[in-house]
Amino acid sequence: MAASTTFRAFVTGNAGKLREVRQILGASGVEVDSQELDIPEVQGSTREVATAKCRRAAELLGGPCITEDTALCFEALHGLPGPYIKYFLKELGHDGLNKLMVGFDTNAAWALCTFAYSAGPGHEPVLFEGRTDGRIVPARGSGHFGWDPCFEAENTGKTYAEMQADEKNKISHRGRALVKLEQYLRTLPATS
Ligand SMILES: O=c1nc[nH]c2c1ncn2[C@H]1C[C@H](O)[C@@H](COP(=O)(O)OP(=O)(O)OP(=O)(O)O)O1
Ligand SMILES: [Mg+2]
Repeated sequence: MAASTTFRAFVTGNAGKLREVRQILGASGVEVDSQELDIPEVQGSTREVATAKCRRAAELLGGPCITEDTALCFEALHGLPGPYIKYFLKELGHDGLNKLMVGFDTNAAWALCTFAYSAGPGHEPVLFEGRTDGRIVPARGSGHFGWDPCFEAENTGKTYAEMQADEKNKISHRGRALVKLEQYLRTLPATS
């Protein structure tokens, strides 16, 4: 382990998120311990959903923690499904997500990642957002992470699922949010 390595608690039940966070933060000496907690997700804006989840995670853990919420927003639907994409994906699949836009004149979409950091119970979470624009397309590619096969990132001609890990991480909503989170973590004592 590098002398500069610091450990942070990342609360998530999603293996794909954890893998990418480790790939991205590992390069800068931040390692995350994953904690899986059953936290109810409230309804509201992406910021409200992210804040409530992180606040609750810090209470359950009794200490500092990081959480992350991912939204997939369709322009035709004024930003929906947004933070509710998990349930839309589960019920409709990739094909159904495409069908949602039938009758609209745009398939533009954006992926929005919101990391939240709380210094512990009672400490208001600080949010770090990253956004990648693109469009919803019929599934392509071999990746198996969530809606990766049906999100084509702008100016790449590729879906996330057609990209190598480092290619996705460089331009992804998660990668962009993590640049900001990582800068913030640098300002904290190593064990916070
Ligand atoms: O880069 C991504 N590429 C493709 N799909 C993705 C990505 N990132 C999240 N996803 C999926 C997972 C879930 O279906 C939904 C977000 O829901 P979200 O509540 O944030 O995630 P989750 O419940 O799986 O994990 P957690 O325990 O951290 O809340 O979008
Ligand atoms: Mg969740």
